[in-house]
Amino acid sequence: MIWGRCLLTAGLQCCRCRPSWQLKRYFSFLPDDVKSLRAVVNPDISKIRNIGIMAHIDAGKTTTTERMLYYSGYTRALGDVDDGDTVTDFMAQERERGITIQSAAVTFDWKSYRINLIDTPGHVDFTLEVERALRVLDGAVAVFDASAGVEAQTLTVWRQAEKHHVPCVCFLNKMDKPAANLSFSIESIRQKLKANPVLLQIPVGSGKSFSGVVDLLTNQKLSWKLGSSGDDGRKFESKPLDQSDEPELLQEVNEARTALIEQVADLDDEFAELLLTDFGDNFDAVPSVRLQEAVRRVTLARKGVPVLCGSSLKNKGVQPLLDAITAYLPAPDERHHDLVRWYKDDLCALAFKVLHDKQRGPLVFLRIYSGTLKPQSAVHNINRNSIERMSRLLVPFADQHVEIPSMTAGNIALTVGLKQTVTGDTIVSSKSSAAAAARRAQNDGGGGKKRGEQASVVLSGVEVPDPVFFCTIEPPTMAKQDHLSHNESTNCLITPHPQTILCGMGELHIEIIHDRIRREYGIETHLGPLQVAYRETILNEVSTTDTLDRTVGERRHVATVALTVRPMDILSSSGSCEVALREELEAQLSPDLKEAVENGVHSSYLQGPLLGYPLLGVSTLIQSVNIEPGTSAAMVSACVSRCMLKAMKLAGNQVLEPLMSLEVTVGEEHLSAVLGDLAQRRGTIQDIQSRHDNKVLIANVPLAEMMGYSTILRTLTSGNATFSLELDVYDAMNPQDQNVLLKRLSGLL
Ligand SMILES: Nc1nc2c(ncn2[C@@H]2O[C@H](COP(=O)(O)OP(=O)(O)OP(=O)(O)O)[C@@H](O)[C@H]2O)c(=O)[nH]1
Repeated sequence: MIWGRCLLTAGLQCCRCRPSWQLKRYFSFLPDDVKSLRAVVNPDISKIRNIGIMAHIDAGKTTTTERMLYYSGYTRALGDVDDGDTVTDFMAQERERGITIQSAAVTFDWKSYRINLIDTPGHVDFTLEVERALRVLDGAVAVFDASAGVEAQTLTVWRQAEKHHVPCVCFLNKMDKPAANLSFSIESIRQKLKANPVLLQIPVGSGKSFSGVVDLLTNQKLSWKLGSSGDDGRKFESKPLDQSDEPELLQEVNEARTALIEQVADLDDEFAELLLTDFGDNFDAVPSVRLQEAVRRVTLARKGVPVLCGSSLKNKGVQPLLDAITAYLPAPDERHHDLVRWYKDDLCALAFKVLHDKQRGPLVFLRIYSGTLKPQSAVHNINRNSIERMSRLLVPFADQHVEIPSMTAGNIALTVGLKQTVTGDTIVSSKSSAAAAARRAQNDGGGGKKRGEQASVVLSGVEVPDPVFFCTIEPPTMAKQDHLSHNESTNCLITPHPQTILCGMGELHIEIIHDRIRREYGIETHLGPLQVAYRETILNEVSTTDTLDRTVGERRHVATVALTVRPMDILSSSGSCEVALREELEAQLSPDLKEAVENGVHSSYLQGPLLGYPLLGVSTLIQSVNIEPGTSAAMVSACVSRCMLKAMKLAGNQVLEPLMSLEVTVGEEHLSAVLGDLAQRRGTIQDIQSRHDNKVLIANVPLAEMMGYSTILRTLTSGNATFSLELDVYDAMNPQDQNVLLKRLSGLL
């Protein structure tokens, strides 16, 4: 069997696709240096950096993380993704496939700083993991392959970071590759990410002779040994650039430093003023520390992104990257985290990930926003309205965990004992502290949220993207069915139905979950064929009315509803469905009845009249609701749902299919074969760009046509192509394709 790495890269035989028996066990250790972790359990908040590493698949995130762990003293040997022995990719599938699947949290110290680092997956199927991580991070390192610049998935994760206002540092990795190109990469950051790159280093040498960088702030040349295999890059030479260096390098550094100073002055008024008053045109005299302070302000204000370069695999440039993380990315108290001020010194934490451990039960990752977390204590989960007992508190070190006595604001902790908590829940010390925070929020006129009788203040959770694939999943016995439903790692993916349905963001995602259920829970399951998650919409505006008259036991329930359904533009409404009540109804109906009416509409949005897929782009206006005394709210909901179904059937229906953005990087000699194949897949070519010796083909293709694409692409290109696939929009199917689909799904084809 060819493993998933090849699913992704379309590589014919890659060294990373090796069976598990070839993998060495690597970290049956807890490093001695963890002692220092124990000693400084709670560093000063200004010394904490909660950061994520994000990028396109294969840019080198895991390799870079491994170097960081090694140079900071937390590992004694360099892990290698190609040998399957890295610290952060610790799941069996990650080691076998050489890819990151779940975010791993690692805590380590660099100089006097505590870094909580989350290595996130690059493959688009695992976008949710990136989203979860970004929600709780204060800063991010975006890693690029310097020979490819910005790639498809870089754009996606960059947008996610922007959404969460996370300041970033860019690391142009793989400078040792012959095709590495600094100016191309910088330009692609500017053009594709619409970001403002602030170049802080100039590479010394290129391709195989890449030996280090010149730091433009200090004019120090940092050099690593060239070509000495076995050199771990721990030691490097740092000396001021002087006249003995090559004249071209001197000139390049001079020009780049001047450009840097001018750029920073443009972006930061304080620095511009300093420059004008104290230094005039004498840029050489600008102290590096003042320049560094200004770059920090620019980064925190997200007016620019510092750019550094190196080669993680060849052990060059990672220590300056660690320095940049501590110098430019924010401490937790420099970020504005909503709601924290209302909790003051009381505990307020967000659960952002839950893992299942066979021995210890659920392990909940918490980001602490305020207050202190202690083991053996009771906490209040606002979202579940429940009190839970935390038994142990740990610092996550990949899959090793160090027990600690307490943890303060700004940190990331791992807790044992929280059984009901799920991703996105807010944890506080007690019900009364939640009520006090809600009162403060209301006095401030802020975001206190009504939950039943009591106002509460919760942190906004993590948005779960809509899955595009699904299939049935059958456990061997009904008893095992229960295990499946209580499996937190797959919880959001399995929904109760007449049959259990497994949903995912891509073929690889579904395959990995299936594999995890087998390995981690010991349940052998059977998967049905993979199906595309279609959507439905309506074509015309329709008004209708319906009456429900039903006697249940002794009680007669009579309700009459009139409503109008109307199609909305899918793109401008971002696809969601709406419901509104006429103004006079808003005033007439009690809150319970209003909720019943809205529930009736929302439940009918879940199943379209054509094929039973959820609806997109429908707006409903409730015109009137007449209810006879004694009619229950549930019957009102049922009446609304029935009326909705009637209206939607009358309105004419349309199937919407997921249209994917496809980016294929392929050698020119295979381009026409790839184009020909895409034409048969109903693909629309948007652009063909040149990237060094390769062509980058950008297209839109319906997801239904992309099943097993990795295998086909591998065959067409002899393994010399990579691709990424991501949901673009839900698009109306043309009448012929829709007819074929309807016939196929009703068993007529
Ligand atoms: N030439 C070169 N190759 C590198 C460098 N860094 C990483 N690689 C290689 O690039 C491949 C991908 O590296 P990873 O560290 O797994 O990349 P990643 O971004 O973590 O990948 P995912 O976790 O799967 O998204 C591996 O074969 C690495 O050996 C580098 O600096 N230079």
